[in-house]
Amino acid sequence: MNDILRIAVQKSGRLSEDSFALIKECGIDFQNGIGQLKAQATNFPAEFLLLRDDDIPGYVADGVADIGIVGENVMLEKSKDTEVVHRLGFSKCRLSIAIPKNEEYKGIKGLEGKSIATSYPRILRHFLEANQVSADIHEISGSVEIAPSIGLAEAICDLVSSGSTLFTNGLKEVEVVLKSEAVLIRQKNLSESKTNLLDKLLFRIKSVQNARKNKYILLNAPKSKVEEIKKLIPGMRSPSLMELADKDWVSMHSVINENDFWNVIEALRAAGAEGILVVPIEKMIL
Ligand SMILES: Nc1ncnc2c1ncn2[C@@H]1O[C@H](COP(=O)(O)OP(=O)(O)OP(=O)(O)O)[C@@H](O)[C@H]1O
Ligand SMILES: O=P(O)(O)OC[C@H]1O[C@H](OP(=O)(O)OP(=O)(O)O)[C@H](O)[C@@H]1O
Ligand SMILES: [Mg+2]
Repeated sequence: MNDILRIAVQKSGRLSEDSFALIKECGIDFQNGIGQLKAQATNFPAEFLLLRDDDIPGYVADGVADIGIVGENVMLEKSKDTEVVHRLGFSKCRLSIAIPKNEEYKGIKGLEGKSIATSYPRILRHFLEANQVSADIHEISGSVEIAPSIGLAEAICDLVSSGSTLFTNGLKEVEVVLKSEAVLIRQKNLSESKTNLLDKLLFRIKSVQNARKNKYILLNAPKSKVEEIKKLIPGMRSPSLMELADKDWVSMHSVINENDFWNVIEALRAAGAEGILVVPIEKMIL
């Protein structure tokens, strides 16, 4: 059967840009007209549903969508019957408790009996229960940071990234309740053909993520230093070696991880490497 994979994505907001970029880098094209809430991929058996992020876990659990991209915070708050397939590494933020910056924080037990405004009552309730604190959870749907200054609550529990919204509203972060990032979720009972499509998509996502984390490196090395340099850039199996016209030198090609990039470059220079070129990788199949 010619099944298609229905993918729920946030229409517009903090997840959208990176979600659309990832889909594009996976080589999947679709036309997204203004106001359009459903879009067919032109070169992959998929259809995109463009939704509010809060609705994504429910749609995936109910099978209206097969998979979706959503913040872990929303997935946990909605607590629908879905599974995380893969962590996507963008829209990183934390769900934190904050109090007015002039108030002394007396530890988590100091929240006992306080009123806390949040859009995440379920996650907050679990956190407080786990810490044996009983507080009055006041659910509001947005602009949570304003609550203490208008007398609505004594503390808040909301998303933080740079901390600038807290700062602007005279608040300080005192407890991290959850660390979150975008995740790919799936409904539990996918047909075999949809599972195959999901596997294809996942393979592409992982290739894109691996490519982003790594760089291709080319350098010239004196032949006498090849063994030493090989240890610094072991690559996927081992570095490629190419003869140069100058018989005392070789060209070495390999892949290095973004995380230890500068340390490796310094070590290579110290080992006598010259003419080092570093180029981005578009896809990386392991
Ligand atoms: N400041 C931030 N930095 C990084 N990621 C964030 C930030 N704020 C929110 N996120 C993540 O992005 C998700 C979507 O945030 P956004 O603010 O777009 O939600 P929203 O206003 O509820 O959108 P919608 O209109 O779709 O309901 C959040 O659930 C969270 O996972
Ligand atoms: O720590 P910061 O970098 O300031 O980010 C935190 C803010 O970002 C999110 O809101 P957003 O700006 O997405 O607006 P929203 O409330 O309309 O969702 C979140 O709800 C916080 O208010
Ligand atoms: Mg929302």
